[in-house]
Amino acid sequence: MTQKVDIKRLQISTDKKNLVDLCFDIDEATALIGQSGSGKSLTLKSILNLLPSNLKLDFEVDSPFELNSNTIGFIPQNPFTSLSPMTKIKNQFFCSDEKKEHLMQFVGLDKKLLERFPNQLSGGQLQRAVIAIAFSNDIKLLLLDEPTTALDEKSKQTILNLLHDLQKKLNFLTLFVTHDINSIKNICKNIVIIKDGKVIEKGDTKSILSNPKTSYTKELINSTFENKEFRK
Ligand SMILES: Nc1ncnc2c1ncn2[C@@H]1O[C@H](COP(=O)(O)OP(=O)(O)OP(=O)(O)O)[C@@H](O)[C@H]1O
Repeated sequence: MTQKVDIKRLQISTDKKNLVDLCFDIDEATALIGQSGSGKSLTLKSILNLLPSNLKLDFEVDSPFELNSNTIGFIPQNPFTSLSPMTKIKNQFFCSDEKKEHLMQFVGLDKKLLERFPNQLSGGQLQRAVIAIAFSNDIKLLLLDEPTTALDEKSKQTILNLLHDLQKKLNFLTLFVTHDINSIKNICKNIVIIKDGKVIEKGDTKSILSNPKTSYTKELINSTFENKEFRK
């Protein structure tokens, strides 16, 4: 497994106030969890170097690889808007035809779908294609921004199972951003809970779920997750 990415300081501010001030590791698969407005998207945008220009970033990171578009794959929330609508799926990859076909097979899609335009795929198929495209490069880090929110329950499970499978077969780190603890319990080994741009709790998934330290974490767990298997 690739060594961890150690985010020593990630501070985002406007000229009037601090929005985010975090310190955490991306170790194997890590979930970043918080309610709306807690700073999840801004954190991802900082790592992707896509922060809006009105915001100031102070970022200190210790990473075993350079963080750039060749090493990072990004899966956004909505597969319907994340691909170019007028471009066939096959032309949205950045790799050889042979690798495209291999990646499509890897995510469980028929290679014939390479010839289609995005609007000719279902939501679940499209998100699988987006994941395949993210692996065009030999990525070291996969960032996921609520990747199942726009999908129905069955497609959601397919995508979560696929991610679990990919982690077992390929060597990459994962940062999974969500407000839904339930969706990451089988995928992420670690959880970082954030509130108002600050880490309020972090640790391994099992202990956070079985023994949450703050009422905010308890609320997040209770709102999304019947975690009977962790509550003895
Ligand atoms: N460009 C910006 N300028 C000023 N403030 C911003 C900007 N973008 C986001 N914010 C503020 O920063 C805070 C964190 O926003 P962010 O989008 O990271 O939240 P989030 O946790 O991703 O929320 P959600 O789950 O609703 O997407 C919010 O208070 C938001 O209003």
